[in-house]
Amino acid sequence: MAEEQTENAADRFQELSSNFLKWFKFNPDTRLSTKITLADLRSGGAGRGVVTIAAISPGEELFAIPRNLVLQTTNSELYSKIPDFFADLGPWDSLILVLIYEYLRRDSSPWFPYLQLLPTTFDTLMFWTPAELLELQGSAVVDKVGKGSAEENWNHTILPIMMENEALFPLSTENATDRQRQLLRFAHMTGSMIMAYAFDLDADSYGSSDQNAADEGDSDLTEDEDNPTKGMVAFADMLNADAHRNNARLFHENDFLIMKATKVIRAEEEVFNDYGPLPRSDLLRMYGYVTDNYSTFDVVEISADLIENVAASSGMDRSYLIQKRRDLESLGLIDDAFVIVRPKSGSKLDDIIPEDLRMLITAFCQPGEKSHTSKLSQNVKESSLALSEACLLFTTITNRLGDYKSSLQEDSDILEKLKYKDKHPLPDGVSHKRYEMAVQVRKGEKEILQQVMQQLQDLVNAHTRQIARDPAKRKKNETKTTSLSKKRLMPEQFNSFSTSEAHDQ
Ligand SMILES: C[S@@+](CC[C@H](N)C(=O)[O-])C[C@H]1O[C@@H](n2cnc3c(N)ncnc32)[C@H](O)[C@@H]1O
Repeated sequence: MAEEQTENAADRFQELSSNFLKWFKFNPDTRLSTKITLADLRSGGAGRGVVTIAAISPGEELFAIPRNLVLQTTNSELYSKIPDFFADLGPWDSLILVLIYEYLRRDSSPWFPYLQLLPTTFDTLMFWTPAELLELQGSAVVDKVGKGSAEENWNHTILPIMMENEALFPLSTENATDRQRQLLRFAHMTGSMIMAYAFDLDADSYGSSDQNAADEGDSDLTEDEDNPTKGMVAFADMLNADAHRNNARLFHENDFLIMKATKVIRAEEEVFNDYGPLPRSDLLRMYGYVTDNYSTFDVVEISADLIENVAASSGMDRSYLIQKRRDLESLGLIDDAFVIVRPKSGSKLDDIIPEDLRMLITAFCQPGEKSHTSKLSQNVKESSLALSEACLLFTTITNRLGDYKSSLQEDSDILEKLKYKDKHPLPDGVSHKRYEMAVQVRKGEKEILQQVMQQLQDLVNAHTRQIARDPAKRKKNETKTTSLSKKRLMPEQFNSFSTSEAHDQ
């Protein structure tokens, strides 16, 4: 029985693929190289993908799709039916509306065989349950999911349009509350389709573009440079992506979008697009999967609030810290969080700590001339981390690690055990796949923090040894403390602040 079901599912998968290929080839203006085909890559967890049948040369065309076949707002008949409703909608909301319309038309839609190929369920973070999101606790990505704000936006933008035009958005129910609920579900589904499948259709002819190069923008903006038109480009979105092995790219010409090889692709190899240098947290948020080769782009965020709280816990004057922060913020030199990227091997601490983070730390730790806002940028470029700065950052990172619910070692153990099904118990209500992806993401962030801590520790040890050897230096260090900072973090204070102490302030 189970075998029969698997066979039926495989048949259906194949049937949908061949319907799509027929549809694509049937359009008189499309072009498709005979050297590529769609492949079933589900056994490797990658759904459908494009593979070569014969070798391809760099620059060779793989397929071309006329612009009028791109599923974009102005190509849908909905646009001509209710043009006024689109006037105030941004590219995201317009395309969501059009996708729901075309989706509900089923086989009346000119894109039906293509739409049937697109998934209706996703592993993107928008669809994770609270229990699953809890496994990402500590990662800044949790605050970027934006489910609530998306729904709030739709309540004012596309939902009223769909509720008002029942005939254009027919559902199985006429009950207003049920309709609203179903339409919201469709909005999430199509919004996620756009996130993982759509392309930015740049106005420049002969340019090339990344898939979804721009992240989810302000959806209430009409088209502008930062918020380009989005479109679903059939076939182009059947390419999976790979950070290192990408070998094809979509080129935008006046009348066509053309996928071309960017490298030699041997026979029976997969054709990969490039999603850009995305950290795994964003790969998971936007595309619902992670692979190891995106780990080089991992990042971790540290908030300015945490640094301020740690500094205040050490006895620094809170009003002084607030003032320093405000000065830097008003000059646009710092934001409310700092991003540390995964250090490349051999990187020095000064290259790892971003300049904006350095500026805040220096402003906090070095009252007086050195931290004068007009000179900060130059000062941090010219000098290495001072001992007190290293201590503040070290303690901040110790606290930051406390945001996660497990240690780096525990995450490594979990991942090892998860390789063997049933060896590690899954948290209640969390699927194996999502648990594993969450642990990979949080482990990557902790690795960055640990690497930075190790370098800080080395720096502090070197400073401490030097001070021990040179009593004059020790004296100088002690007397440098000013009335403004009241107190500076010194090596002996490492780990003297509990996580809760800094967070609770
Ligand atoms: C543009 S679609 C590519 C076609 C997709 N595989 C399908 O079956 O419809 C992007 C989605 O494909 C999957 N994907 C892309 N690259 C992948 C990879 N290297 N490994 C696993 N899944 C991948 C992710 O689910 C992502 O959201």
